[in-house]
Amino acid sequence: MNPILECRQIAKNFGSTEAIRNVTTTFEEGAVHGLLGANGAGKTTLLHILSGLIYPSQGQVLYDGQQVHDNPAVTPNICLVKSDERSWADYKVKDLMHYCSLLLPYWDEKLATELLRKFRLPAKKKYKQLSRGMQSMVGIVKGLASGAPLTLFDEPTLGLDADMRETFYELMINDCGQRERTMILSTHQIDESSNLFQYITLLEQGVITSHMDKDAFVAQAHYLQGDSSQLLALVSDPHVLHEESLAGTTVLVWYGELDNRVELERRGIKISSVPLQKLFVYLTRKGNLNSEETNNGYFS
Ligand SMILES: Nc1ncnc2c1ncn2[C@@H]1O[C@H](COP(=O)(O)OP(=O)(O)OP(=O)(O)O)[C@@H](O)[C@H]1O
Repeated sequence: MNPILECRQIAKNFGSTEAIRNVTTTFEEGAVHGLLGANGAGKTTLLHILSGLIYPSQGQVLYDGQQVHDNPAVTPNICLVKSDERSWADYKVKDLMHYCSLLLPYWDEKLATELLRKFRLPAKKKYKQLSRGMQSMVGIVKGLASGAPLTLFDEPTLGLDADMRETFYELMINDCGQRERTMILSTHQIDESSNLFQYITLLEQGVITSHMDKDAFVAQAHYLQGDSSQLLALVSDPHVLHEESLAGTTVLVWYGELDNRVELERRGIKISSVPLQKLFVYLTRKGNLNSEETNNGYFS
């Protein structure tokens, strides 16, 4: 896949806070990217920079080879759906949709109408009078109906109930099946949205620590479960993200090539895959292994 978006050494400081630090990466065209990171990792800041909404303190963002910031030729191709649209507060839903239709050149009016009906959004209510979940729905309608070649969603499912989150995932899959669009989506609902993603970008304290194909990313992680003394003798530390023992049985989370797989299986070690959300937790806690993580481990 070709890269559609390129970040060249971008950084963003808010006073003494380094929200984004020296990020150089690309985002592949026509794919759905999951942008994952702990609270405060810099996801919102990065999405705002990528959309051109805010300037980086340093570096450049290129869309299809052209500068994103201050470039009227590029901005119509990008739609940002913020997690919190404060400026929409006093506008009625129908007026917001009308403004979107004027501002977004690929706007799909028919789809917007269908989605408003599907989400049962009251056209005459002001945005500030909607529940948190309904506000998210308005953002989802904007993002999907925008038809923008590059659409950035910042925590689009905030406040949505389980049924509506499923509806959103189905709409996304349907939309991406119908037309070539690049989507970058930040979320804390990692497992339930993981089927959407072709690529994963992991952001830790303003730094991108992984950007890769999701399946390849997940395929690198394994639970190894077996007799404690045997298992601990067979594996070496640098690849172990997490370790738990219970009644003589140990479970390790192994991240990296598993060269001795056959040998491990011959010795009765059970090998299984690690769900994306668990992997995310283990990776982000890597430097903090002895803290509270046993509450969120394999045996829990
Ligand atoms: N306008 C701002 N002024 C000062 N600091 C800011 C501002 N915006 C973000 N920050 C800081 O930048 C860092 C990254 O924040 P950001 O909102 O991008 O993180 P996030 O990954 O989206 O977090 P969350 O998952 O909690 O929404 C945080 O330390 C935050 O306090």
